[in-house]
Amino acid sequence: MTALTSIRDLTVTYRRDGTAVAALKNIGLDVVTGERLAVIGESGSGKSTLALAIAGLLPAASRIDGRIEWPGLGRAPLGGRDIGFVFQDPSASLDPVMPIGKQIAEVARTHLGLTWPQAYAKAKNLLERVRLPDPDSALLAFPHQLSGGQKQRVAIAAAIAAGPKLLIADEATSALDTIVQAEIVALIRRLVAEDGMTLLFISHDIALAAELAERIAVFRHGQLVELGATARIVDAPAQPYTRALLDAHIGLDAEPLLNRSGLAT
Ligand SMILES: Nc1ncnc2c1ncn2[C@@H]1O[C@H](COP(=O)(O)OP(=O)(O)OP(=O)(O)O)[C@@H](O)[C@H]1O
Repeated sequence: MTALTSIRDLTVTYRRDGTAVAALKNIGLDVVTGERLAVIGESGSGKSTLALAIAGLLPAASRIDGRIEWPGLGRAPLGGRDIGFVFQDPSASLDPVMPIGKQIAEVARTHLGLTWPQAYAKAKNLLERVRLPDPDSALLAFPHQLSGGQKQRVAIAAAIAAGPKLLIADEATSALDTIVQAEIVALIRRLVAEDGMTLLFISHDIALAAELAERIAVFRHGQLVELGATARIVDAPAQPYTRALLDAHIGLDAEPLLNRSGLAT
């Protein structure tokens, strides 16, 4: 089991109104090549900061201590090429005035050195793979002509257009209704399997994480409080905080989490 990326003693500090905010504290974590790893925790626990740190997208003003190494790549990752990033709000990652076909083609052209016709052919294939209806006309559509779920499909197509080794989905389904959420989770699972990607799935929803991931990392107040196989975390959480997350889920939704985690394996 090679670590695609190996995080050691990672501490990230933001500055807000002249005060230092420690968003991550001494994190040690390996993301294993080919695995689906979920990072869960409540709002403000540092999940997005971890995702941004791995992707090299932290704001310039933030202070980063520790190391993020890439033994599975053998070199530093190239942004956009080796790491695909899907954000919560697809509108934020899509250009509102550019046809979606061009947006996806541009990623393929830039990172894979394709000609425009080759890049458009790739974009069309990607729109088929993310199951957007009528890919030929969808190439020419603008983001505002699509539903939220369709926009997220396009954002996922753009994120994987350069064939990244690692796909990071940061609350990628949180803004969608439950049915669309399940469809996008199924889509991510299929694409990750088809392309042999490693998945880092960030979510505040332990049930969703259990459905998709083989391992779960639980964050709280910027610290990694628990890490383990999904079934172990769900069946026998070692930390009271993880137990509380599970209990909160059971309180809200009677569907047995164990069955859902069973589906994931
Ligand atoms: N750019 C920033 N400048 C200052 N503080 C920030 C910045 N981004 C995040 N923080 C702070 O860092 C901490 C961790 O935030 P982060 O967004 O990583 O958590 P999160 O678990 O992803 O939360 P959410 O689920 O709400 O997105 C929080 O206290 C947050 O307010």
